[in-house]
Amino acid sequence: MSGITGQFAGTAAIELRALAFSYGETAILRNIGLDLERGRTLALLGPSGCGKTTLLRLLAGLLAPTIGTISIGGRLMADANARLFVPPERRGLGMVFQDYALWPHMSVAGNVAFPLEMAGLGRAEIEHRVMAVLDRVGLAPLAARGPGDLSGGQQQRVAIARAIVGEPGLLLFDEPLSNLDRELREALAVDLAALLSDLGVSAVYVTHDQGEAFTIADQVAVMRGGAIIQCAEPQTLVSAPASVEVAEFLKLGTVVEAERQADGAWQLCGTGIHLAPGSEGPAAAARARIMLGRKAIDVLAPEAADANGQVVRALFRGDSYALSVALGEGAARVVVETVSGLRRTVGEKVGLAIEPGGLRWFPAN
Ligand SMILES: Nc1ncnc2c1ncn2[C@@H]1O[C@H](COP(=O)(O)OP(=O)(O)OP(=O)(O)O)[C@@H](O)[C@H]1O
Repeated sequence: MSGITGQFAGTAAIELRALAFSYGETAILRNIGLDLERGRTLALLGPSGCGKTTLLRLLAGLLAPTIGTISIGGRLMADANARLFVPPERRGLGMVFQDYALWPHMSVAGNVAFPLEMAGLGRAEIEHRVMAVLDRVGLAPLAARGPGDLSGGQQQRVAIARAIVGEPGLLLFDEPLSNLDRELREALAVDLAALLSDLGVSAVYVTHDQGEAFTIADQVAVMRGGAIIQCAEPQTLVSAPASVEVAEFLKLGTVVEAERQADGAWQLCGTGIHLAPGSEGPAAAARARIMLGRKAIDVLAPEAADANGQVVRALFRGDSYALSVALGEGAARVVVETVSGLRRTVGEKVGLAIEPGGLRWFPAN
């Protein structure tokens, strides 16, 4: 699908406006609005079935939107109202598939040359472009090798070289690392992040792996049920999740109901834990939901804290213990996640203290 169209001149890599897609009566994507600056990488992150692949296909031109518009590199590619639709081969895109889809019977140079041959370029031009792009991704010395004789990282570079040889304005990645084991995936994600930043290309990367999205992307769109529920830099998603849904999807901590006492102080429902004076809550509300990040809870000796709980799970993490601690009884029982530098065992009683700075407040249900 690599276009031989040259880099886009516009400033925005992607602009999506009020985008929606349905299969017949079934709505798959709704009201998607999104901007990506040139040279940046966007990850589409969400659980299976949330619509990531469908959105990537709309960008690629393999599907047409039911409502809304898609611009890539400042060029309108699809407008449902105006019945405008630019086909995939004229969108100037490069695509990197799952497992890279390299041809095993062709050399590295042959794989990279393929899109240019399809576009009908002359032999000398193809050779020149292929060597230039292999040089950019650091693979020129391996041009004559077969993909089977390369490491995972080198294969990834061949796939990217093939995707960028036509100088696309936008690279699309469809879960390229999802079939690999965790260690290799993490190493390749770090490599890929560095390569994309060196190349300065604009890219969209579909994944259901949060670690991968945070490593690779400048901006992450968290998707759920066909909508983008927050789109921000990874650091912002963690420090200021827009909703309980985002906080829970990113596993940022435990969400607990809280209520304001007669004296104005806040208590975590069912736990007996009072928040220190000065903890902010929604100004006028009597109830709220609070997300307790792992680092917002200190584990103390039972007699040193005003709230006690019981350890129900303790996982050794090499340098600390990840603990689940149950507080309260019956329907009011809540289990919070925390970390402890000291060894704790299941069944042990511990004291808990809350760091007000580590709390995120959300409106009550
Ligand atoms: N041809 C189709 N007809 C009807 N529904 C479809 C079709 N293709 C996909 N869907 C539905 O659209 C929804 C979104 O699918 P999509 O593949 O975009 O999700 P995804 O987030 O990429 O999931 P995964 O990570 O599992 O690939 C799913 O509920 C899926 O069942």
